[in-house]
Amino acid sequence: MLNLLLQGGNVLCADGQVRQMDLAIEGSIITQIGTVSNTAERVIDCHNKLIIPGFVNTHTHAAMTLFRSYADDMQLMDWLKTKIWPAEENLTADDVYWGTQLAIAEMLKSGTTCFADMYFFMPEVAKAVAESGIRAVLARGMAGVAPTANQALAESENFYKEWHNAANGRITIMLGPHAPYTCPPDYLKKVTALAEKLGAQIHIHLSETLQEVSDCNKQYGKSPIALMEEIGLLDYGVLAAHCVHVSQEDIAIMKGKQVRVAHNPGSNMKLASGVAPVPDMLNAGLCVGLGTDGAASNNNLDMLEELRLAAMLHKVHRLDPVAIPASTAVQMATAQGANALSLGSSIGKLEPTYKADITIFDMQQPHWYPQHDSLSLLTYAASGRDVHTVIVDGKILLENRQLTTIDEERLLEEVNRRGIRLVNPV
Ligand SMILES: CSC[C@H]1O[C@@H](n2cnc3c(O)ncnc32)[C@H](O)[C@@H]1O
Ligand SMILES: [Zn+2]
Repeated sequence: MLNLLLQGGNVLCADGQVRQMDLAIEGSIITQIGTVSNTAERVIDCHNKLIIPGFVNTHTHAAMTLFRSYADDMQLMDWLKTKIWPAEENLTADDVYWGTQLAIAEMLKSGTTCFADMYFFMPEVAKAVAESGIRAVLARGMAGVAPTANQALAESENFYKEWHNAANGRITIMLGPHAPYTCPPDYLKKVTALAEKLGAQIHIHLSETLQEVSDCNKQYGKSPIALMEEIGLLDYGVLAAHCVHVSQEDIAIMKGKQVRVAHNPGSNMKLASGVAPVPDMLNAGLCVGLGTDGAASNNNLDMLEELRLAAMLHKVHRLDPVAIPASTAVQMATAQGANALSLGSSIGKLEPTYKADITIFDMQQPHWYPQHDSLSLLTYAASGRDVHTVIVDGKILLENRQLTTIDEERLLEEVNRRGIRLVNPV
């Protein structure tokens, strides 16, 4: 007998078409799509529901939910140096656990089933991921400055050994050097040596602002992407966040090294960083997923909003209504996001043998009518609040808009208290 049967939903198939069909789940795996006649322990009626692969948030700092609404309307370096980095000095391991739970609650409620995180106190993040049931690719953020530079490398190694492929494979680990402006070349060489030793991939911020690129050119005579190539960092499988200010030469290097990009339109707009040349990256054949970045620079973790921004921003920037069509934006938020995290053979598509990481939207709302085109409705009309049910690894984590593994009332009380303490330390 099947564990779970999703009956009669509008299913986004791997070929990009939406078809009315059933979807069967056994354990953590999708076993059938089409007309399914087997009986199941649990049947969910999905008529007038849209069933898609869960969103993949390719770049965030989950526990930064604790700094949401603390510092807005600033440019990146000013924001980091005067507000965020001083406040992060006050973080405890427990804060990061609760801040991450808040992020997970928000992500599940808006349809995200997997996220890539870079932050501190990562065993606490892994614990929150393991307990909640979500999927994640985690990296201990590292900066190559004294006194913590070597300690960060040692912690990254231990974190990888303890957590890579943990929680039934829901957790994978990367190395997380923060950025070229916080990690000098000698330090990045140590990171690449560790990547080589562990067989680990790398998650890093690259070419986010004009200032970063011009400082890098002044100091090293090359762009951040060219510098990373020279150091050898791009040889280990790189997930590069932002890539806003990249040249055609940079894009050619990225293509040669199969760098995957986490595009964060909301954060790039809010921090006034610029507009990444995503249509050029896609034309060059790069893998581009979508990310929210942290909740302090976005200021939410709703991937549907990011999907919509990606579809809209490049149209207005290029004065081209087909710069990023709806179907491309949906792919970036799902299958391409999975590829960006090197998980494309197990998540990001609704196909037999894939993991059952699934988001179900309620279409029985005025803004979902008339139903000419489901992907258009999803991209341009839907809201994250339309998410009805979320399944990760075959387990229902959101049911009729209610979280099943997180006590939301307790969570909100904890994070409010902690958020206030962090920015007003005694
Ligand atoms: C070393 S852990 C991650 C580190 O990154 C900081 N951060 C948050 N958002 C951004 C961004 O857009 N660009 C660069 N760095 C960012 C975060 O506050 C942590 O200190
Ligand atoms: Zn970031």
